[in-house]
Order: sequence, then structure tokens, then C-alpha cells
Amino acid sequence: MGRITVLISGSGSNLQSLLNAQAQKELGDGQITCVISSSKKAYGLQRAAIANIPTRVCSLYPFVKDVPKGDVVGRQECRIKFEEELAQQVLEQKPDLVVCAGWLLILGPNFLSRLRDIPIINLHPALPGAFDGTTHAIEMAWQKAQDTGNPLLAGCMVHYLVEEVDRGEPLIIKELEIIPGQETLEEYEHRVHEAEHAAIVEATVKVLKKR
Ligand SMILES: Nc1nc2c(c(=O)[nH]1)N[C@@H](CN(C=O)c1ccc(C(=O)N[C@@H](CCC(=O)O)C(=O)O)cc1)CN2
Ligand SMILES: NCC(=O)N[C@@H]1O[C@H](COP(=O)([O-])[O-])[C@@H](O)[C@H]1O
Repeated sequence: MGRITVLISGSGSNLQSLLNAQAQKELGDGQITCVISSSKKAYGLQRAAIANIPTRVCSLYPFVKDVPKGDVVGRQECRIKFEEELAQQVLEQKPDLVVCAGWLLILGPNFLSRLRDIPIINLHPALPGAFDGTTHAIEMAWQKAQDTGNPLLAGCMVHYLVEEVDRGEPLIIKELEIIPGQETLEEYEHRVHEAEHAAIVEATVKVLKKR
């Protein structure tokens, strides 16, 4: 069995895509054994509960809430403690694969070093090298097309997660062309999410097959 831990922060529509694929026996020997959220309010936690998947919450806030925003060193030390806690929670699951499906926190070396040989993949709503390091890539791509007046090749990808944000080797790329003036941001966003829901399953299966 390919044990999968999924990290989320919000709605969990991509988690739902993985849950649906698992239910339809489309994940090969993959089995989602735990969902960890950076927010206790994430609707994705409800999606996991409905699917009888164990959940955990590992939030950064309790670690930094008493540290002034201007205390950069203090907040960095708290972030390290958070990453150690997160790594412990993930390692307890003994995962063969960690999937970041809308996980909205940068994972630093204190986390990554503890996961050593466990592959981590991340879903990003942009193409390789475009809009790296942002959580607003969809809006930025759509707006760029409107601003330039030129068609823009955009879309989404699933990549191996490395320390440099969004710069890991791409696994699955889904290209979508944005024609300025032809669709609203909401319409483009819907197309991206549809593509994401396919990409996250394809990438998960691809990585598990490499074991
Ligand atoms: N080391 C890595 N960590 C993460 C990666 C990665 O490629 N390498 N991907 C991200 C997901 N992501 C884009 O795909 C992303 C997530 C979060 C941020 C970010 O700036 N986060 C801020 C907090 C933002 C907020 O609270 O709204 C932060 O972590 O301080 C940028 C890109 C997952 N992690
Ligand atoms: N840079 C990271 C990033 O922007 N991730 C994005 O968060 C959303 C999560 O949706 P979901 O919670 O419905 O799966 C997805 O659109 C994903 O690409």
C-alpha cells in the first residue's frame, strides 16, 4: 500500500479529487491515511471526515501568536518549532508520499530535512517559472493577459516540492490559454481548478508508480 498524507489549508477541492479517485480505485495502491490542515477552519477537514480519513491540525498561529511581528528572530525560531512539530506529525503517518493540496505555508529546511527520502509534491496554479512563490497566481495570470491585451499561456502544475518555492521538477503540467476580454477571472479560475483536479490525481499515481 502507498500511504499518502495530504496537507491542506482551505476548501480541499483538490483533496476531494483525490478522495474521489481513491473511492473509484483510481489511485493504484495509494491510500490516503491522514489529512493534516494548517487551519482548524479548513473545509477540507470536513471532506476528510466524511470519507472517514483521520485528520490533524497543525497551525502556525499558536507558535507565533505571542511573538511581536517585528521580532523577526523570535518568529523564525517559532517557525522552526512549528516545522519540527509538523514533521513529527507527518512522520507518525509513515507516508510513502506527501501531497500539498493547497497547503499555504512555505516549508523550510527544518521540515524538509526530517522527511529526507519521502517525496513531497505540490500543486501550483501556474506553469513552471511563472508566478513562483505566490498564493495569487490565478489572479495574476488572468490580470496579466488583460493588461497586455495578448493571449497568455497559463494553467497549473504539480511539481516535486523543494526548498526553493515552486521550483521543483514538474511532474504534471496542464496548459490553459487566457484570451484577454474573453472570460472573467471567475471563468478562468474554474478552468484552472478543473485542470488541477485532474493533475493532482495524475501526479499522485505517477509518483507512487515510481516506488
Ligand atoms: N519549500 C517549499 N514550500 C512550499 C512550496 C514549495 O514549492 N517549496 N509550495 C507551497 C505552495 N505555494 C505555492 O504553490 C505557496 C504557499 C505559500 C506561500 C506563502 O507565501 N506563504 C506565506 C504565508 C501566506 C499566507 O499566510 O497567506 C508563508 O508561508 O509565510 C507561497 C507559495 C507550499 N510550501
Ligand atoms: N501556491 C499554492 C496555491 O496557490 N495553491 C492553490 O490553492 C488552491 C487550493 O484549493 P483547494 O483547497 O480547494 O484544494 C488551489 O487552487 C491550489 O493551486
